[in-house]
Amino acid sequence: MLEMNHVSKLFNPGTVDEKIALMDVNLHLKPGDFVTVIGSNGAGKSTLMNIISGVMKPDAGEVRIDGTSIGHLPEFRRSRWIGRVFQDPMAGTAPHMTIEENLAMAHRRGQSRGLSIGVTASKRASFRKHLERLGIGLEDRLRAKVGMLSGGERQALSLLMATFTQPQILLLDEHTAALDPARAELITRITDEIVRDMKLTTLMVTHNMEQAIRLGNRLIMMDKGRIILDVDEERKKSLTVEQLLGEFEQISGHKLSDDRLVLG
Ligand SMILES: Nc1ncnc2c1ncn2[C@@H]1O[C@H](COP(=O)(O)OP(=O)(O)OP(=O)(O)O)[C@@H](O)[C@H]1O
Repeated sequence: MLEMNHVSKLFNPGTVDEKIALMDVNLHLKPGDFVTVIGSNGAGKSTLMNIISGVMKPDAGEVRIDGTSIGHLPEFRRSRWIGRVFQDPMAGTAPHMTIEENLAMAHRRGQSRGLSIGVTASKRASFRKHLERLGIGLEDRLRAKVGMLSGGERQALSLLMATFTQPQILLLDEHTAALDPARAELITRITDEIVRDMKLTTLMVTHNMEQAIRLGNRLIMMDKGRIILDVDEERKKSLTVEQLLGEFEQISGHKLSDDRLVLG
């Protein structure tokens, strides 16, 4: 499904500010894989997401989706295949538009330009059904401006918008990190349901170790631009946060330094 082969990215090469963001990263995801990604600050997690989504070009290596190299495709062309939810609840939605207008916009993503984002009765009924699945009452607020929603509600809507068109890859970039614990848990539950129901191939960056172990069928750990540990579903079932942190220390030679670390 997703293949990254020998992907490297260096910032400010040849200067005192040189930073290795990714170093010869190889990552192959099977359809339906739900992979959690953890790592220290500056490990390269966001760069990984940015390269898959086309925000950044790698210096070396290639990214393939379903066997097709997508290296030449700009970000907007990849949006049909890739859904992404960011940490910032403001990033995924348009605040001055209503819930149904936002959904209409997401719905036509990847289709030819010029189509109206007008909301027909049948579209509205379908939006309502999708919103009902979130279980937070947004189906009764279709004409509310998105700017009026709470951070958690906006993240739930962003998640729905990112997955509307059944993307081949879903990228979740610390998408619960800016929320309070109760809302973060709600979004985590909704994420798990959507990813499982739609069998979406998903990469989720998180700073919550317990969540990284509990969710998905695979866990990868990054440090200094490399994937240093890849844990499969079987191992993950019996893994504890202490063991995970211990393994990190053992392999990397230093403690996991993550200023947003949540143990569980
Ligand atoms: N635009 C940029 N210019 C220069 N250096 C950059 C840039 N973006 C990232 N880096 C550097 O590349 C490395 C990887 O950064 P990246 O943001 O991918 O890490 P991260 O794992 O997402 O970190 P964090 O958990 O702190 O958000 C870091 O050393 C970072 O300082």
